Amino acid sequence: MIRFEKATVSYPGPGKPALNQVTIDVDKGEFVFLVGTSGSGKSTALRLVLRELRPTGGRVYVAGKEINRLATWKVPRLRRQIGTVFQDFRLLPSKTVAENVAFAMQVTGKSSREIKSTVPRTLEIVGLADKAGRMPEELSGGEQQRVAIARAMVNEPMILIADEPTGNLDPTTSVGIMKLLEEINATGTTILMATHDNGIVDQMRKRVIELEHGHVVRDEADGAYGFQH
Ligand SMILES: Nc1ncnc2c1ncn2[C@@H]1O[C@H](COP(=O)(O)OP(=O)(O)OP(=O)(O)O)[C@@H](O)[C@H]1O
Repeated sequence: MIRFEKATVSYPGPGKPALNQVTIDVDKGEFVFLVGTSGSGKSTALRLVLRELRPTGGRVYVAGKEINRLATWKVPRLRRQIGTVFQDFRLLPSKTVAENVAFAMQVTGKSSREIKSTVPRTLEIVGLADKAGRMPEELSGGEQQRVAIARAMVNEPMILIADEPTGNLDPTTSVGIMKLLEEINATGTTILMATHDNGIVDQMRKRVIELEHGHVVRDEADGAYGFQH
């Protein structure tokens, strides 16, 4: 589903590459944690999958497509197959919870009938059926992240990219968010999650890929967080 073949990313300017000959193979339906100290290259790797960046060396394949050779007009179609969740939620502040989720379907051209039936069902799954009419600012951080997850899953993406999704949440709320991500993973969605949350990684026992200075230094099934930070 995601394959890096000696992928290298050098940002403009001096300094070592942010990713240096990284080879990773993630199968459909896997749940993978990307760990490593700040600046080790985790976000850069996620941005490659989203084709926000192109590799400056090597190759990256997402859902069978080599992203460097993907025509610009095909990028939106690729991104529609990828859900994203970030540390800072990134909800639209002037739209209600339901409208935030509906908007993700509108931009992919779904019919209003489909939107009307899918949005309440999805809010039910994330436990926010009773908050559909609220504004994001009226919600707790954990609730806002659940809206973001509802929005990410509403189009049934093949891949879910999560960049520090529990970074702004307390441990109990984080566990709830991880349960949701596990449920989404159980439906076949491949999940790639960058995190500093050692408690979560140790608890979940999923595959762990550790980056250090842009290199993969560990790739373990059922791994632990494994280093101090
Ligand atoms: N837009 C950019 N321009 C230049 N250098 C960048 C850019 N983005 C990241 N870098 C550099 O690339 C390296 C990897 O950064 P990246 O954001 O991928 O790390 P990270 O592991 O996600 O860090 P964090 O855990 O702090 O989010 C760092 O040295 C960083 O300074």
